[in-house]
Amino acid sequence: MTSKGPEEEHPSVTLFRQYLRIRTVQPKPDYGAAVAFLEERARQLGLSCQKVEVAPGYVVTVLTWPGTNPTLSSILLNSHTDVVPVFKEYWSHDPFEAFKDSEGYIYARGAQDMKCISIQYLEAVRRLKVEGHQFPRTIHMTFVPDEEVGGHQGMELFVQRPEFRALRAGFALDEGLANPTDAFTVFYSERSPWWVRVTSTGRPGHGSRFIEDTAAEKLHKVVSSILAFREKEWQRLQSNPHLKEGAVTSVNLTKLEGGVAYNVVPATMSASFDFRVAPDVDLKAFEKQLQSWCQAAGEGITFEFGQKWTQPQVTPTDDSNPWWAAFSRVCKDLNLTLEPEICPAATDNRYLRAVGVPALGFSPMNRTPVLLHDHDERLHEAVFLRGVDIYTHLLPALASVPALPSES
Ligand SMILES: CSCC[C@H](NC=O)C(=O)O
Ligand SMILES: [Zn+2]
Ligand SMILES: [Zn+2]
Repeated sequence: MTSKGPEEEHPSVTLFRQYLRIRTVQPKPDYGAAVAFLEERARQLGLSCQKVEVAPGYVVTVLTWPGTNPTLSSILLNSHTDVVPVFKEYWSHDPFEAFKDSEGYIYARGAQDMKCISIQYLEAVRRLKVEGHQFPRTIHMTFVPDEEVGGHQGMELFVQRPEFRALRAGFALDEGLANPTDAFTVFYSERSPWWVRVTSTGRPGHGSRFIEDTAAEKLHKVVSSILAFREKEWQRLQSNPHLKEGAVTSVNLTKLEGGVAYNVVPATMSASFDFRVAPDVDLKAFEKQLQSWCQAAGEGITFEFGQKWTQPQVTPTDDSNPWWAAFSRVCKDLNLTLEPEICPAATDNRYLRAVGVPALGFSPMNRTPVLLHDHDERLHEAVFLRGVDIYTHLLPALASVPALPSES
């Protein structure tokens, strides 16, 4: 497939741009419009469409293409329907207009993360169906809400439902990241998000005095310890060219709260941190480390979690994993270079892997700067269309993986 002029836009691109115009933007996504769009796609494709309301107003939409051998486990193609907010004033074009420039770049929130992939799945299935194919394994496309705020009202609930178990997912694909080089990034694991709020309490008083044991003083010590740890991990990453970002633990100080007036020493102050813990870290020991940083700073320091993922899983990337073998074989045949990595951020794949579904994070966008969550998020239509091609090759291979030992 090649990109075409504005007068003859490829229908897959037109559909992509229609989907981008639906305002599923946090914190108040229009999920109703997205579900209606997907129901219409199901109708057009002749696929069954199941809606599972996992929480009031939070619907997971499942489009199913049945395989010829129902005893086999299925392929699950997941994508989230929500997108992150925008700072409109920093955009060159309205982020919900899906403007396409003269070179073929489509500007929109969700262009990379991850409305492109939802439409690529749908269009790959459409093409394969039109060509008359049928595969042994069933293909389910799941479209989930709430990913951008943690998936707690989306995939986290869905994987616990009987409707999810009934899908009998054997393998899943979900989002990855664009890659600015010629290569394609693929994620086989991800770091665990730990959002930690440290609260320090101490002696209050008049701002003119040398008060001892203040909340600020002690909080400063904790912040210093954590930022020193950050520096150590950064150096470890910098000094080893074999390590990729997802392989070390990152942390950022993202919030400081407390205080009421210049001349009043507050009795309490807090600092919030976004930790992303590498999957090989002993999480119990890491929590002890957090405790000891707090204890070392003095009395009256506590911490609480905003997010605390404790079940990191790794999907094997060798031929012991038949799904990886099929996935990587197709990429090799298509001459695509893969860069297997640990996802630095959190995706819904963590919930799938935690219930035992091997899963890869893959967004087929090479030669594309990483612009997710950024201003001017955009994707070239030719890269988008190439992605449809790639899934058109991946799906037959994945849906034809022979029965696994556990399935015979
Ligand atoms: C940890 S819950 C938030 C999930 C979010 N996912 C995508 O950006 C992330 O910050 O990684
Ligand atoms: Zn995403
Ligand atoms: Zn995102």
